[in-house]
Formats: sequence, structure tokens, C-alpha cells
Amino acid sequence: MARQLALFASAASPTILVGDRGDVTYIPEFLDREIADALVRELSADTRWRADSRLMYGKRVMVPRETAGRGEKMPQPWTPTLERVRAAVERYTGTRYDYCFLNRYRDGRDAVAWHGDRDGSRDARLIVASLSLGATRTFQLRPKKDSGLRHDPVSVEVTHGDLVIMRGDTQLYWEHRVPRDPRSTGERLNVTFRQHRARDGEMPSASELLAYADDAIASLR
Ligand SMILES: O=C(O)CCC(=O)C(=O)O
Ligand SMILES: [Fe+2]
Repeated sequence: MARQLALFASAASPTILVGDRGDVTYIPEFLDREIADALVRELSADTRWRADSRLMYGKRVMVPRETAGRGEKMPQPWTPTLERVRAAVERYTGTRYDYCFLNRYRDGRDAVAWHGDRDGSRDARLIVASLSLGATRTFQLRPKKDSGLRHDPVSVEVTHGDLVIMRGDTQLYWEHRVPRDPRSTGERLNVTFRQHRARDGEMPSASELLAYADDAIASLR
């Protein structure tokens, strides 16, 4: 029971990052350090990381980070701590999650370029709960060009155990990224808890699985 409570180290102090045509909340230290450490150990032990490459203007270039999927209908199952953390995120957000995507940023040269999750999908409103582990990096949000919104980019330093929750219209009107950071030398893991299409429980399409990597190539230009 003590460990259960410790999951919510400082979940009482969330910050609203986006409140206009979108809903993004930042919860620093959502995970107690001990749990976050255990999660890194488990994920590092057996996750089969993929190095994706994309064809860009006739050239094959590597996506600047490694990816994996765990959970239902994914290449690998949940780990015990990942299940516990999922349950905590479910309680906190009042939503169920079926699977997660994982990103591994080996150092500050790895990144994810501006994108909206589930771009072009009719389920753009499904919640995405994004957990940071390891090295501190900058997570940024800005309105999409066609959103009609005028707003400076929002930046937050996300670190070990922090949670970012994107809800509502966020993916329709806003995009997000983790830019390259030459000063950052450590490894960062990111876990995004997600739902399959709520309507029919069908697996995300191959293009959807890759969609979140789509613009990553832009960061290589
Ligand atoms: O690493 C992060 O914090 C963001 C990852 C992301 O945007 C994604 O996987 O869609
Ligand atoms: Fe994303």
C-alpha cells in the first residue's frame, strides 16, 4: 500500500500547458524515483528497440531515436512495473490504456520533430499520457499552422518520472516535439500510454504506427 501511494509523489501540483482548443497537463514527479528507476531497469532489460529508417527524397535516413511497442496487440507484453504504472496513470486520468509506444533517445542528438499524434485519424481525440524517464529534455508544444491559433511555443523541461497528459482537441490544433539538445548527454526513455480505436478495438494501422515518426526526418535536414 505504501508503494501504491508513493506512485503519486507530487501529483497534486499539475500545471496546465495548453488550455485553448486542447488540454495539456504537466505533472512533475508523477512517479516516485524508486518506481521510475525500477521501470527503467525493466524496460532496459528486454525491450526490443527498433531503429526505423525512412525514404526521404530518394535517400534512406534513420529516424533519430529508437522505438518499441508494448502491451495488448504489441510485439512485447507489459512488464510488471509498467503494469503498475499504467494502473496509476489510469486512475489519475480516469481512462484505460491498451498499449504504449516507447521512444529511446540515446543522447541529445536524438529527437522527435514537430507532429500531432494520430494525425489524419478519426480518433485524434483519444488521450495520450506521456511519461518521461532518465535524462532531462525539453518538450514543446505549438499551434498547428492551420489551427487559426496564435500562441508562442510552450516549453517544459521533462525529467525522470514526469507525466504529460494530452486530451481533447490537442492533437487537432497543436503539435509537439522534443528538439535536439547538444548539451544533453544522457539517455532518455519516453512511454506514451495509448488506446486502440475505442470503437472496435482494432489494431492501429501500420501507417498509424509509423505516423508519429513521420516528421522526425525533418530534424535531420
Ligand atoms: O518523447 C516524448 O516526450 C514525445 C514522444 C512523442 O511525441 C510520440 O511518441 O508521439
Ligand atoms: Fe507525439
